[in-house]
Amino acid sequence: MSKKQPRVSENAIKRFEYSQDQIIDKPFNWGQMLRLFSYMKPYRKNLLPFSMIMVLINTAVRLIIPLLIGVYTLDRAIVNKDAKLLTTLVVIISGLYVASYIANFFRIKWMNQLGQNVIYDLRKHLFTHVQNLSHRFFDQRSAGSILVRIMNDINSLQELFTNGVINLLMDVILLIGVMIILFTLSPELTLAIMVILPIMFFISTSLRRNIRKSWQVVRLKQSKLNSHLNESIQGIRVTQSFTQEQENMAFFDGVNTENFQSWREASRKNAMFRPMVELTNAVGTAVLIWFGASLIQNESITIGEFVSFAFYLGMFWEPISRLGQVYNQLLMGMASSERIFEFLDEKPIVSQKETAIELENIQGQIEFDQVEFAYDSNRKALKGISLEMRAGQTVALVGHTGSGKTTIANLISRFYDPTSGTISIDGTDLKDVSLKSLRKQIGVVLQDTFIFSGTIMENILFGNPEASEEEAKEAARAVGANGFIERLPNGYETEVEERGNVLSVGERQLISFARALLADPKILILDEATASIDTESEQKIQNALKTLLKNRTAVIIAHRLSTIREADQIFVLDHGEIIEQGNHEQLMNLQGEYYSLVRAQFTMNTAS
Ligand SMILES: Nc1ncnc2c1ncn2[C@@H]1O[C@H](COP(=O)(O)OP(=O)(O)OP(=O)(O)O)[C@@H](O)[C@H]1O
Repeated sequence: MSKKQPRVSENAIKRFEYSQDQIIDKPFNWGQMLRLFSYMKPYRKNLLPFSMIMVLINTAVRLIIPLLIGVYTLDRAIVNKDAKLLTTLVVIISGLYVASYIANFFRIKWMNQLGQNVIYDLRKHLFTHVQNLSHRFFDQRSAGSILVRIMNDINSLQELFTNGVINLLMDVILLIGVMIILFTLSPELTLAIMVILPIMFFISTSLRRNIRKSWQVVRLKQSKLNSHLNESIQGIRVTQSFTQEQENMAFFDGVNTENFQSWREASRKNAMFRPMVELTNAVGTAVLIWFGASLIQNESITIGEFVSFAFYLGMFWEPISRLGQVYNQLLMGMASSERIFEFLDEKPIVSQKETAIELENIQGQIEFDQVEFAYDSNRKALKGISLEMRAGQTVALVGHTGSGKTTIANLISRFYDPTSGTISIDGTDLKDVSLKSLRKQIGVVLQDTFIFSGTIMENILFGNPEASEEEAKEAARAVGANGFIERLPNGYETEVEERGNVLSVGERQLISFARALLADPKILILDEATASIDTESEQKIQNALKTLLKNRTAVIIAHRLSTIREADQIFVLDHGEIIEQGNHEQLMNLQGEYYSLVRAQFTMNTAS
């Protein structure tokens, strides 16, 4: 079946190019393999040795049985017509089969537990690490591509840890055991058959590099598919309102087809490995029959030895073929672990000094001294900002879009570090304090309020999980959110879906105010929503703000004239610089940039 690649516009293609997801291509790396296997360390005293003992029992039984059937049962009991020996052998062989069954049962059980545990630990480690990475990391990657590494890449290691590693041990023991027995039974026959080994070696080495690359391409395509899916679902409203479903569908089809084709290619290469091994097996068997028959004729070996030899030869190809499979699993594991370790090796760009101090009981005085900042080397977002926000003041940041308001807020929370200059709180440089203690003192209310899936109560308590439900309701009452919450069918226990789509913008904002009030931070950063709301809601939000801003330093990225007017200090930004500062009256009298901004907004408001 072939899939036709649909046509997609150039723009759409560019939109979904993820530079961070290029194929990582390094040669087979033992260090990396060892690092991966170190995740089995916690189980080295229980699950790992238990599984290995079961593997050893099982392998030993498998190695003994053909010898008992050929050399003992055929050559001794049947040829000599020894009924007693035959019965004893039947009992022993049956007993060994039962032992092998039991050993196998526990091997599978414990190996599965081992695999699941390792996957659980690895995923937990990766998630914890990613959660602590800086904003820069998330700026550069789509949520979908991060999701792929935490889910798919780790899932693909499951088979390796569940079966691969232990099978590898079993197969190596089986292979060595079978070789020794084959040589003991008939060195000439063994040597004749071993001629095929170099062919096997050639097949595996030539295919393996190829197969590894194909699996990497598969992961890349999967990551692209997930990223697209994630964006498509999150942006579905925009897609529908701009009637871009067709374009979106075409792109999805394209990514889906690429994913499908990469799988097909990788599976095709994978599928070539086993038949090749089987082909060599067939050649080996032909050599065995042809050469073995002549050895029996000149009585170099007995029929029983020949039969045992045939059994062992079958067992010889089996681990070789399975080793090929394990090798593939290792290759797939390598591709995934490269991608997992790339994330694990990612260091947060905002790091904490070992000597970092705890920021406690602050007043809330913020100072910027000659702060420069650039997100990338090409453009400066802030150019030599110096400012002072006194404790308890309400400070408004105003300016055109892209002038650097959010950047200032981001630097106060230390989501990024300034390229030069210093930022301090109560005179302490932010670089000297622990990140956790700093962020505990700061509450952030974003323009696009994030509501988590769960109840409204849970969403408010997110600000301070230690607070009681009564305190949460108190906070909601203080910001005037209780009215609409109590009118909901289940009140505070109403379930809201992720992003709170069932709530209005104003309602979401009131919930986020209650959340921030409950956290009671000394510094509050508030990105005011730009969405226009009706006068009644505007009034409610203004009243809520008054409660929220009391007794703390508030930095507001302000869009509403009513908020700006009440601010103690206003900083007017333009292209990363402060061009004016003062209170509303002072700035209006100046008749500069602020004056024109206010006039423009006033004209807009009266027009709408
Ligand atoms: N994560 C980022 N990576 C790279 N550049 C960024 C990033 N965030 C913002 N910028 C750039 O930095 C500059 C300042 O952006 P900032 O978000 O601070 O502006 P703003 O004044 O808050 O704008 P708005 O009012 O539209 O929110 C802009 O030129 C913007 O394109």
